[in-house]
Amino acid sequence: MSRRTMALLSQWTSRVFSVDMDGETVYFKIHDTQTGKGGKEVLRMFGNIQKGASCYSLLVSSGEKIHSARFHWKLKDKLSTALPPQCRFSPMCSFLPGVRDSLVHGYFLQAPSSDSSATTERLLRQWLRLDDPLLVCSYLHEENTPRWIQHLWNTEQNHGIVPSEAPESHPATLNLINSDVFYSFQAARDVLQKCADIIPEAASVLELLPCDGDMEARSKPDFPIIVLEGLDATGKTTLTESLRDALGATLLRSPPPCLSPWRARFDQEPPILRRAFYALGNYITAQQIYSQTSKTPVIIDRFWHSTAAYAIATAVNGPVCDLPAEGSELYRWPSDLLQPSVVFLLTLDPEERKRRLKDRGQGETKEEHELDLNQVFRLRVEEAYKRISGPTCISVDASSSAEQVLRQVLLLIKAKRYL
Ligand SMILES: Nc1ncnc2c1ncn2[C@@H]1O[C@H](COP(=O)(O)OP(=O)(O)OP(=O)(O)O)[C@@H](O)[C@H]1O
Ligand SMILES: Nc1ccn([C@H]2C[C@H](O)[C@@H](COP(=O)(O)O)O2)c(=O)n1
Repeated sequence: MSRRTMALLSQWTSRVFSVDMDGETVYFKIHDTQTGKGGKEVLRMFGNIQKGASCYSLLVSSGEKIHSARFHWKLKDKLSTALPPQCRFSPMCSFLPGVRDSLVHGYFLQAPSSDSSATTERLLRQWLRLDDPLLVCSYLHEENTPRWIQHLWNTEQNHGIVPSEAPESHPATLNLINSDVFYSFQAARDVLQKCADIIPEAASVLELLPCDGDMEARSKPDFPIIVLEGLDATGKTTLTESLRDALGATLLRSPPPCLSPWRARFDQEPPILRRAFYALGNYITAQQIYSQTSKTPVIIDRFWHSTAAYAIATAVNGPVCDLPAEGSELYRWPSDLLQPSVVFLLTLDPEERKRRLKDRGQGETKEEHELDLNQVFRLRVEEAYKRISGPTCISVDASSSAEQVLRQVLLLIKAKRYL
């Protein structure tokens, strides 16, 4: 048994477990059945489980972050292809309330019939023999009682289940730092360095990164640095191009074009790798800004706000009120990343944004598709954008014509003396 697994087991009874099922998050804890305490209050989730169904939880117990994230990511494909089709699986996690980096991810399985239960159990036992970093539990209904028992494989421990209150902060916030959001160049670069032997593309990205010495603070830029942010199809490309022409500016974007060959590759990876890739893209763009800002104003299509807002809004998967509170350190600007003079956040009514997306007729990325399907995700991204600290961020209603939006932004640039 690995050290990480032993550590998890030693905290087992202090942990809270959560399952995202049918759009709702259910929290539960375990109690010692021997003492007779707990277990009588049946969770609604368990109450709804079909009679005769078998349930299992799989929690990834690897101590190494990248290994754990990639294993969890691949486990989803494995479960969806290998398990009987009737078997449902839902995202699950376990954490120690208020304890940073204590979150572990996994899945909760429901095998409704005896057939699918037998197949599921056989498959799980095979996987465990392969020494996968998994902690597996079965959930058994105690006959003639409303109680459910959690049976922890390999240790033969049994515990009753009791509902638990939702934690004060969304559990994902416990592990956000350096797993979803990277607040320094070094933290993001470390992730790519650690995976360069398993993902050759990471080595190519590392070669493009600035040297440590280049990251040191520079003197105040001579010309303004203006970032355009917003959800897809809010008009960033259109506006950045017209601002470039109107101001005689240099137009840059993040991620920079030199990273394009590897973007799709990192988009397939779990958040820790994907977000580290985008974070590093900002530092490459920052170098490009430094080399231009003594000559012309610089306009940038997406920068740190996009990196942080999408990462936070994806990891925290509940309603907007589940986001870290305004003022949280999770919205801070990385201290080693260049701060632009101003950020304009383009906002648009969802229907108009959809119309523009349709008119543009290009394929959507998976995350863009998600934005369309998932109104709550879109709201979370927009709200996270607004909470990010650092440079002044001005929201601009982008629903008028392209010419009017340009006029409005030029007026703001002049009125606030950014030029
Ligand atoms: N103010 C506007 N009024 C009407 N249509 C607009 C306006 N601005 C942009 N468009 C159109 O909306 C579509 C999306 O605009 P654009 O590509 O500039 O958005 P974007 O924010 O850069 O999108 P993405 O982030 O997906 O690249 C384009 O077809 C563009 O011509
Ligand atoms: N600086 C950036 C730019 C983009 N991203 C991520 C966030 C979304 O997943 C996606 C949106 O980009 P688009 O499809 O509009 O090119 O890219 C980021 O994290 N950081």
